[in-house]
Amino acid sequence: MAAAAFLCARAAAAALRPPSRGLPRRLLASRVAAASASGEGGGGVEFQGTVGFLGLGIMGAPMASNLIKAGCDVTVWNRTKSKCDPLLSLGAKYEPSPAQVALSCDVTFAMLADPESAAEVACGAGGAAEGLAPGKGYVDVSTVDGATSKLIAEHITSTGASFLEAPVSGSKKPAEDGLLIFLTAGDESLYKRVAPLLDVMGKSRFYLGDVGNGAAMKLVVNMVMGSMMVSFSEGLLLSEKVGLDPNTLVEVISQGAISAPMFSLKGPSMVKAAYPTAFPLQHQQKDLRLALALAESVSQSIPTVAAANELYKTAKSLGLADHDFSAVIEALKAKVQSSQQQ
Ligand SMILES: NC(=O)C1=CN([C@@H]2O[C@H](COP(=O)(O)OP(=O)(O)OC[C@H]3O[C@@H](n4cnc5c(N)ncnc54)[C@H](OP(=O)(O)O)[C@@H]3O)[C@@H](O)[C@H]2O)C=CC1
Ligand SMILES: O=CC(=O)O
Repeated sequence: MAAAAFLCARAAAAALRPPSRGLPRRLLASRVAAASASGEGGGGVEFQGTVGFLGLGIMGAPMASNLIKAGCDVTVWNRTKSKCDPLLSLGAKYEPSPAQVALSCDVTFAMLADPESAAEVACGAGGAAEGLAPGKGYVDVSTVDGATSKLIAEHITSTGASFLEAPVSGSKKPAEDGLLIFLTAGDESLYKRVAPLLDVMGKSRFYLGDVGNGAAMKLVVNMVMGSMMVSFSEGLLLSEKVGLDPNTLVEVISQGAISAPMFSLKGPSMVKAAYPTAFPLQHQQKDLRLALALAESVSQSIPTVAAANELYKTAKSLGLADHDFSAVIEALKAKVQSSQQQ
C-alpha cells in the first residue's frame, strides 16, 4: 500500500508538473485536458492497491515494467512463463494463472494478441473472471473488436467486478517511454480509479463512453495507419524505380505537410529492407480485418483499407507475420516481380 501511495504522489505530480521541468507543454496540456474532460480537475486521482498484468509481449512487458519502476505492487502472468523473468527481476510477483492474478490484485490489466486470446484469458478456464469479485477492476488494453470487448465486459461484470476497455495507440518505443495514448470506454469510476496508472504508462487518455467505443476508435486509427504504410511503401518503390533516392523521398516527406513520425522512423530501415519488429505485421492485418468488419456493420465502404488488407495478407503468406508491419513493402516487391515475369 505504501508503494501505491508513492505512485499516487508521482501521478498527481506528473499531471501538475510545469512544462519546463518535465513533460513538454503539449503533453501536459493533453493530460490535464483529458482529466478535466472527465471531471477530475486535472490533479490526478489517488490509486490505492495492487496491480495485475497479464500478457508480457512487445507492449505488455514495457507497460508492466513502467508500473513497477513507478513504485506499484505488480503481479504478472504470461502464457510463456520465461517472459515474466525480466519483470520478476524488477520486483514483480508471479501467479500461475490469470485467475490467480485477478484474485490477488485490486486491478488487473490485460495486453493480449487478438480477440481470441483476450477472450480466452479473461473468460476461459483459469481465466481472470474466475478470480474477480465486487470491488475489483479489469482493464483490457489489447486491440480487439467491439463485440469481443462487450463479451468480455459481460463476463467480467457478471462477477460484480468493473470493466474498462483501454486499447492503446503508440508502439514499442512509446510503451517503453510511457508515452502511450489510451482510448478508454466502459466503467467511468474504474477509469478514474486507474487514471494514475494510465498516466504512468501513457501521455494522454480519452474516455469515450460505452464499451465498444474505445475498440472502434482504435480500429479506425489503425486502419488509417495501415493504409498510410502501404501508400508510403508504394512511394518508396516508385521513387527507386524512376531513379530517385528513396532516402531523399523520406527526407522530403519529413519536411512537408504529410510528415509523420512513422515515415521518418521506419523509412530508413525500409530502404535497407530491414524490419525490426515494433508492431507485428500479423497484428496490423488483424486490425484491418476488424476495421473492415466494423465498416461493414454500418454499410460503409472502405476500399483503400480493403486493398491494403490484401497486401498484408500476401505479406503474411510470404512468412512475414512476425516482422514489423513495414515489411508489407515486401508484398509489393513480390507483386512487381511477378508482373515482370508475366
Ligand atoms: N506492438 C505494437 O506496436 C502495438 C500493439 N498493440 C496491440 O497490443 C496487443 C499486444 O501486442 P504486442 O505486445 O505487440 O503483441 P505480442 O505478439 O508481442 O504479444 C502478444 C501477447 O499475447 C499473448 N498470447 C497470444 N495468444 C495467447 C493465448 N492464446 N493465450 C494466452 N496468451 C496469449 C502472448 O503470450 P506468449 O508470450 O506466450 O506468446 C503475448 O503475451 C495486440 O492486440 C496489438 O494489436 C497496440 C498498440 C501497439
Ligand atoms: O497499434 C499499433 C500502434 O502503433 O498504435
